[in-house]
This record gives sequence, structure tokens and C-alpha cells, in this order.
Amino acid sequence: MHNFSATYTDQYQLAMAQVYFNKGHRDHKAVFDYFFRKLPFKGGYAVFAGLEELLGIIQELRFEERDLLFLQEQGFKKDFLKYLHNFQFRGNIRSVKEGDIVFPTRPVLQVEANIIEAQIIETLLLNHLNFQTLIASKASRIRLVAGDSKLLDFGLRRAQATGGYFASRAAIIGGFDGTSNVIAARDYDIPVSGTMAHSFIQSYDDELKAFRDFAESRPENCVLLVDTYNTLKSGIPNAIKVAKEMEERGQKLLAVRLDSGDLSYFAKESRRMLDEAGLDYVKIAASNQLDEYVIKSLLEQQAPIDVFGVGTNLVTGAPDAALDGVYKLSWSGGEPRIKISESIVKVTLPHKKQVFRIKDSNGKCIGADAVALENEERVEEMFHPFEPYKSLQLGQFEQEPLLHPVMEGGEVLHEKRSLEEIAAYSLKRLSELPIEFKRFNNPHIYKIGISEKLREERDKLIRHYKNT
Ligand SMILES: Nc1ncnc2c1ncn2[C@@H]1O[C@H](COP(=O)(O)OP(=O)(O)OP(=O)(O)O)[C@@H](O)[C@H]1O
Ligand SMILES: O=P(O)(O)OC[C@H]1O[C@H](OP(=O)(O)OP(=O)(O)O)[C@H](O)[C@@H]1O
Ligand SMILES: O=C(O)c1cccnc1
Repeated sequence: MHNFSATYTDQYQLAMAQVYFNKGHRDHKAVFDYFFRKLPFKGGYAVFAGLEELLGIIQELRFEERDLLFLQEQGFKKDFLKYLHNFQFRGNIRSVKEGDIVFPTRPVLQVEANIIEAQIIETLLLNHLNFQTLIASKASRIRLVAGDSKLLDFGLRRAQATGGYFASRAAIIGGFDGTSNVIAARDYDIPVSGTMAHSFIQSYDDELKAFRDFAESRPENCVLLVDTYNTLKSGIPNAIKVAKEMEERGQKLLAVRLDSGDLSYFAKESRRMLDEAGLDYVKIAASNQLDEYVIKSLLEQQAPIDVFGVGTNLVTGAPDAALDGVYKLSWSGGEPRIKISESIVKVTLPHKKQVFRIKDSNGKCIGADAVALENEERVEEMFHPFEPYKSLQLGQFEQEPLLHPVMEGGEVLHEKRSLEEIAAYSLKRLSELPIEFKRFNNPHIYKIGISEKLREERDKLIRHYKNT
């Protein structure tokens, strides 16, 4: 985990905080909801990621001397800076578990803190959760089509700068097996692996000699890149020679990598040549602008590819640049708060809330989450948020509360889970989701409803603000 300065925020947070400080609002309790409005990739679900990382950062978040000096230069006042000197997040956070499957328009996480603390962490929180959730969701789509094939993150070089560090973490939560990213592997305990670059082979006069030297240096996990000159006439025959020489030394060539051309054709031909040489244990890895659609197509063509290395399209969340997660005030100064918008879908939900996942008696998700007031234990009937005559009776279903306390008084509450555990949890939760929500074309739309009490509270506030 990296150390972040509390200046990892937008200036307006500090500008507002100074007013709260000066006007005596600093101890006002505020509640903010984190939620997003639109699922990425025209998909049917998203995978929530970034939480553990974020909580660790929030717990340690401070303003250092140089931060305060800088803020003084920006015109912030001495007494406020003195307050920031002692700043520490001391609030409470309730959240969906990291790795869970999440859906638009209902709270994924709720922050309850004094309004200055809640405001100062907003940007950091959105920055982390939006990015990692986007990438974990992309990774999950790739995992869904890749079956048992091994998935490696090759994206660091193509990532939006240091985003690649967090992308490698999120990729594992979404179902990837490993990364080429050494620093992410070190910090997050991710299996690290890699092959070789074209430059290595180009730097030699002779491909065979390059392969030999590489195999000699790291025989235990040697992967040879076979497409620098001519895959079938030179790359594969030379890889076969080296594999045979390795056998004589009691070693085994792990794989060959294809990085250009028709990957299905080259994989099939390579497989045939390797098998004919008695090298059926040598695996085939492929890379080159892969994404969930190309991998799906390659597997439909029965391309015998065992390992997919995915870079650009994974770590940039292509073709979606960002998850549109937002942080909206739902309670402050002892009162429920609402944001009323011209667009009905942008009206926020007031109050502290709980979210229930609705399940059948086998524990399978029926495709609905219900949002209720925090003190409601069940929701008997959930209502469409904006179409008053649409409702769903929930009496017969199991209801699982999704928001759990994860931070209290600024202290992280639970034991840190390993990435492996978070990824396994994510896979389990995805298996509870009916297949109709996982298809790529027009996935079934997950229902989000609100309880009668929450609807009444919301409508009361809407009427109040309409009349003022
Ligand atoms: N059999 C296949 N079915 C579907 N998609 C494929 C198949 N083979 C390759 N692709 C994908 O098609 C795209 C081909 O891109 P491109 O034409 O740039 O590759 P290339 O011919 O190897 O060129 P370059 O040598 O410049 O990388 C890549 O995204 C690749 O993963
Ligand atoms: O295509 P992506 O999904 O982004 O995957 C990563 C790509 O990065 C490497 O290429 P690069 O040309 O940078 O280096 P190389 O010489 O090792 O092939 C690798 O060979 C992949 O093609
Ligand atoms: O190890 C590899 O083959 C690799 C790593 C990063 C990017 N492309 C390929």
C-alpha cells in the first residue's frame, strides 16, 4: 500500500472544508453514499474492487508539513491549517464486501463522518473505487469467456501511468491468474510471470542462439516468443530444437508465445508441430490486442491456446474510459438530504440506508436488490424508484444485507483478506448470479427497488423542496 497525502483531493473539498470549519459546522455528522449510475461495457453487472486498499490509505491519511505550507501559499487560513495539521479520518464506513457483484443506482458504500473528514476523502475514494471497479469488471468479463485458460495481465506499459499498478490488483479480483507487473506482484503477492520481448531475439544474429541462451538462463519457466521472423518456418522449429536440448538436460520448455497474425491458425499449426515432435506438454500463449471478444472468438475457433496475455484492453478499461461512480450527501446536520435534479434518475436517496440482495431458497440471486432505510430489517414490497405503479412482492424471498461496517472511528475493522480470497469470493458471488445477467448482448437488467418507507421519505423531501 502506498502512502497518500491528504492533498490527494480536489481543491473545492478544502475550500468547502474551510467554510465548515469557520462557521462551526465541523462537527456536523454527514452521510455520503458511493454509487454509480451506468454499468461499464454494456454489461449486466460490475465487480466491486479497491476497498481494502482504500481503507488502508484512509486510515493513514494525514497532511504533512509541506502540504500545509503549500495550502498556506494557496490562501488557506492559519487556524484552518492548524486543524488540518491534526487531521485524521475518524469516521465510520459501511460497505459491500470487496469482490461482490454490484449494480447501478444503489449504495455500494456509505461514509458517516464529520462533514470535513467525509468531504476531504471524497476524491481519493472515487479515484480508487471507480478505477479498480472498472478494471475488475473488465477482467471478470474476460474470465467469463476464457474458461480454464490462464489469464495474465500484460498491461503496465499501456496503462494510464501509475494506474497500471492498481489495475494489476483489480485484474486478479476479476479473475486473472497473474501479472507481468513486478511491483504489483511484490506489493500484492500476485503470481508474477513473463516471457521475452522481440528485442531480445532481434539483438542476436540468430534466433536459435537467442532461444538457447534464454533457456539456459531461466530453464524452470522458459517461454519462447516465436513470431519475430517467421512463426512456422523458424520460430516453432527453433523452439522445438531448444525444447529437445532442454529435455536432454532434464528440463522442460514451458511454452511458446504467439504475438501476431491469425492467432487461431498459428496456434493450431504450432500445436500440431509441437505434438508431432513429442512436445505435447509445451503450452501455447498468445497476446496482441486481446479482449473478451477476441478471446471468445479464438476459443470458438477451437484455437489451442492455454495462456492469454492481455494488456491495453484490460488495464485501460477499453472501450470505457471510466466508471461514473459518484459520492452524494444523504444526511447532514441531523437531517436527511436530497439532491433534486431536472433528470428524475439523478434524484438521490436520502437517509442512512441498507441494501438487501434478494435470493431464492437455494441462495441464487433472483436479479434484484432492494434499498431500505438503515433500520428496516426486511423489505416486503420493493417499488420501482421512479415508476410508482411498478413493484415486486419480496415476502417469500431471502434477503441478505449487503452493507457491513468496515471502518469505525477511523480504524479498519476486519482482518485484511488476501487478493486470492477476494477473487474467490467474487467468483462465488458471480456464480449466484443467473446467466442472463452475464451475457454480452443485451444482458437482462437487474432490478433495483426501494422500500415503501424510503420512498415516502424521499417523496416528502421532494415535496418540501418543490414548495420552497
Ligand atoms: N483468429 C482470430 N480470430 C479473431 N481475432 C483474431 C484472430 N487472430 C488475431 N486476432 C486479433 O485480431 C487483431 C489483429 O490485429 P493486427 O492486424 O494488428 O495483428 P497483426 O496482423 O499481428 O499485426 P501486427 O504484426 O502489427 O501486430 C488482434 O486484436 C488479434 O488479437
Ligand atoms: O497488445 P496488448 O494487449 O496491449 O498486450 C501487451 C503487448 O505488449 C507487448 O508488445 P510490445 O510491442 O510492447 O513489446 P514486445 O516487443 O515484447 O512484443 C506484447 O508483445 C503484447 O503484444
Ligand atoms: O512477459 C511478456 O511476454 C510480456 C510482458 C508485458 C507485455 N507484453 C509481454
